Amino acid sequence: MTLSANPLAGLGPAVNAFENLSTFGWTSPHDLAFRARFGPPVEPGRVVAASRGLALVRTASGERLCTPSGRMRERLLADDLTLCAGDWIALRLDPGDTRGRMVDLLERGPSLTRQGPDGRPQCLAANLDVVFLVMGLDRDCNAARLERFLALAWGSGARPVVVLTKVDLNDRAEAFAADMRGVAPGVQVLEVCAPAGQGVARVGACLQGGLTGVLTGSSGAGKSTLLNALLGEDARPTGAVRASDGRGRHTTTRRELFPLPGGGCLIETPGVREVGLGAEGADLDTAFSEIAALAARCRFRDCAHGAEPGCAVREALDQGLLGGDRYGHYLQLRREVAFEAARGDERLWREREDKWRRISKAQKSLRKR
Ligand SMILES: Nc1nc2c(ncn2[C@@H]2O[C@H](COP(=O)(O)OP(=O)(O)OP(=O)(O)O)[C@@H](O)[C@H]2O)c(=O)[nH]1
Ligand SMILES: [Zn+2]
Repeated sequence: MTLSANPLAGLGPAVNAFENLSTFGWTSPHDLAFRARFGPPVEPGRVVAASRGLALVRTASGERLCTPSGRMRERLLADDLTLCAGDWIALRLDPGDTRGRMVDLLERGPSLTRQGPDGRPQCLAANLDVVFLVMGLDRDCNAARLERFLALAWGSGARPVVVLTKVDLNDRAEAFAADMRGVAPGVQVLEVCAPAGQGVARVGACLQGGLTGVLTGSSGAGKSTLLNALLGEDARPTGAVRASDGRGRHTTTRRELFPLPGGGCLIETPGVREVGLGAEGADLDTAFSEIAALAARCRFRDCAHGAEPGCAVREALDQGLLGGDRYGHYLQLRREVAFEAARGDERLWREREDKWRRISKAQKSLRKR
């Protein structure tokens, strides 16, 4: 397998600082695992943006529009997967083909997942090291949302980092930041004013060493402004990538993954809410580490920290060592997690039932014949 420039790519003199795949997060463990599975002419690539059956993919030789092979399409359908920014894929660039052909989706690491309207998880950004929660200090900031986000982010396996933007618009920015630090034990909380360049480098430093991050947060929180500041002046390729998908239909794909001049990549997913993040469920024990530490001293191991005797959490609450808000949010999130888990189990169970029903029907009709 070669990671060097592909003479077939025909991408012109697109020589820039981001030529190499390592600036897109490709590491030697990735490379070893890849070589063990694929040989030339199959090479690795990272999805920069995806829309329907088409993906803009960064390869070692440049960017390429790619479509999945028939087999890969089937596998994605069977596994209920759609490609998203940050995915690593195996592809081939055959001579004469204008499109690259994706042959496989490599296993995903920590990912940002949203609960789709049908209850199915939908991946929005894949293979993440850091999840940034961007909150504007003008109006957006609130402890309950932050706690929910942290529980879900820890559960996803990526490291959460809180970015408080618009420090210039709030006279009480310092006090707000202190409050947020209070509910985010063990989490970096950065204060930023992107238009003035304040705190921007510290955000970039979180991705040093070729890490990948994603920007989440409500609309207007300042995600794009921060991304632009990280990319530097005029560095941001504007506009959409417009391409025919081979059936004459035109699809517009917005670029979503950006390599940063200072190293690492950042994925911008417009319209992402912090809720529903991480299909693997929430990690409340890390997000509420002080409560988890107390709970270890409860009399019952499955204590719900309600009316049980010998509950160390209630005791701390009664003694004023644990805030009522914090306790309330914790119980609320626990209920939600339990509900989502049950909902997921039920969906799996129903799908399995359906599958067996189809199989036994097919067998019956075979026997009849
Ligand atoms: N004063 C001030 N304004 C800011 C700051 N950061 C962003 N803004 C402004 O806030 C508004 C929204 O910022 P965006 O970066 O577009 O917000 P976004 O999170 O990308 O919003 P969506 O694209 O809708 O998700 C813009 O008018 C920015 O100029 C800041 O640190 N200080
Ligand atoms: Zn308890």
